[in-house]
Amino acid sequence: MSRRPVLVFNFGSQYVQLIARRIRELGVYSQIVPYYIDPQEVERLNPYGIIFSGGPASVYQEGAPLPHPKILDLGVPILGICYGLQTIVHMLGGKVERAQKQEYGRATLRVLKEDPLFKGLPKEFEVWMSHADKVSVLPEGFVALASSENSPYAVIRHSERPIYGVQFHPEVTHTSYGKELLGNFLFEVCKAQVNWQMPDFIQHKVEEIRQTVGNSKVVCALSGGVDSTVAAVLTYKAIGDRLFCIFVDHGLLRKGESQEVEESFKKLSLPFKKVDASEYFLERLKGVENPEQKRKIIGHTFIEVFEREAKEFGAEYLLQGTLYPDVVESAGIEGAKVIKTHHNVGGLPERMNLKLLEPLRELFKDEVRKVGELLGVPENILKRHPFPGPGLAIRILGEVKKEDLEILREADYIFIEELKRWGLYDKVWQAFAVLLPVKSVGVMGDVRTYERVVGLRAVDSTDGMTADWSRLPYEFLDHVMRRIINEVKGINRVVYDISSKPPATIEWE
Ligand SMILES: Nc1ncnc2c1ncn2[C@@H]1O[C@H](COP(=O)(O)OP(=O)(O)OP(=O)(O)O)[C@@H](O)[C@H]1O
Ligand SMILES: O=c1[nH]c(=O)c2[nH+]cn([C@@H]3O[C@H](COP(=O)(O)O)[C@@H](O)[C@H]3O)c2[nH]1
Ligand SMILES: NC(=O)CC[C@H](N)C(=O)O
Ligand SMILES: [Mg+2]
Repeated sequence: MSRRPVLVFNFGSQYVQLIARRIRELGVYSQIVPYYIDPQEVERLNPYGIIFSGGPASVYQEGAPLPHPKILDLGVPILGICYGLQTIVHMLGGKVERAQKQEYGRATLRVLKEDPLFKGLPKEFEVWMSHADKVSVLPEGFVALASSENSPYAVIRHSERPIYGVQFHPEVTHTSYGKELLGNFLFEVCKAQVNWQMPDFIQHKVEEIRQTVGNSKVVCALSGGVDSTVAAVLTYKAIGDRLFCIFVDHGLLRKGESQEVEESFKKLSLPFKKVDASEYFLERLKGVENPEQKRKIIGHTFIEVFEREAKEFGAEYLLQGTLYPDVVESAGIEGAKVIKTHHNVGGLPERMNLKLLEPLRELFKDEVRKVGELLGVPENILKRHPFPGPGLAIRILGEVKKEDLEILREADYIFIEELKRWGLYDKVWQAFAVLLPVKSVGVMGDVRTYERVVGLRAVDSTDGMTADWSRLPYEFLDHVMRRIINEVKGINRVVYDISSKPPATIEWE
């Protein structure tokens, strides 16, 4: 089925998928396209509207990415965001230059002029900015619709044509009314029709999987986590018993996890097998301290195991529950920078015998949960906190040793058990313990101790792209600290991580 899309021009922003996702949430089909897309191709797609994303470049630099000039003359409504706004200004004869005061984080937007873009919005609201350049001269025919303290041209439009620009980021959750503003652009300016709902996504993907796979077989890398379970159920719907799920026990799982996953999958009645490769993984990790190296070794070893299993089953495809954040952080899209190598994306070997099938690659975690709900995936799986593929290997800082895995398993188990007991597990997005490679002095029973430190991490997030530390009650933390130090041998100190993402990340490695 062909649908009229809204096109998101990608200028290399970390948030480009977030823009596309907000549009889908508003019920309109959206498609990300390279900024240099041909105007004829745009006309063929017949979009309701176009959004220019932000990006790391500056428009006045040589070689800065700019769209084909005819795009601005197609008569299709355009909204430029940040770099996108700067692009419009630059191309239509205004001026953009390096600002004296750069603007990162919160700012207050003041509406100067009424416009359909602001329908139903207050005259003043908080927005989120992230820019170093600013518009100093507007192109002819443009007016300022709103300003902030540092940006007199925070929202602009052409007085006759439907060309808009915003200096802030309406796509991030920190901008209040960001979604409403995008909605106004879609429905008031572009006059878009609702044409996209989650069930459509499922239908669309099932058809796509059938077409891609044809008569071949597929092995699924199944972790028992949300993403791979949803990917497996979706693919099973498409190809039935030509799917076979492989759960790898790499020796880096949490306490009791291996049995738990096995049991919950028996109930789901998907074709399933557990492979114990723990000795193999641990052997390969011996002596390795560097986090990126650990991640790559794990990624490669996973593939070795899957290739062996696929051969036995006669499969041509490897199904993974890869999500969009795994892809951006591994710099798997044009223009983005490597933050960390996710084992299932950047950690893959260069040559593989299996073709990848990743039906959830464009989605964020909370969207995957919605898909899972519609597919009838049990709640205990959907509500499970994310657990990274490399497992405890990236929560033991430095070299991974067997005895340390035991220590971390016990500490982590206590933390999670208590979160559940206190009714806090479903309130935080993800929680876990990390084992630090430092020793500190303590006194226990009048005796000096010199032992290791455990860090506790709990975060609130919606999509894992940004996160803040959870404000867990002091009494709770106090209780967990006491249990860990009393019950876990080798630990005499517990610390709580209060870093947000950014500037930190959720995992420590
Ligand atoms: N132990 C494992 N055995 C088999 N495949 C795995 C294992 N761990 C991870 N994978 C594969 O790597 C992918 C990425 O892992 P990731 O942790 O992001 O997703 P998940 O485990 O499915 O979900 P969640 O994020 O909720 O833990 C998984 O979707 C799965 O395909
Ligand atoms: O399957 C995975 N393979 C990986 O290599 C990996 N690294 C991080 N994560 C998970 O991704 C989310 C964001 O984590 P970071 O803020 O640490 O990048 C968090 O939920 C992390 O647990 C991973 N998941
Ligand atoms: N976030 C962005 O789009 C930044 C645009 C441009 N690089 C600036 O610093 O102003
Ligand atoms: Mg996982």
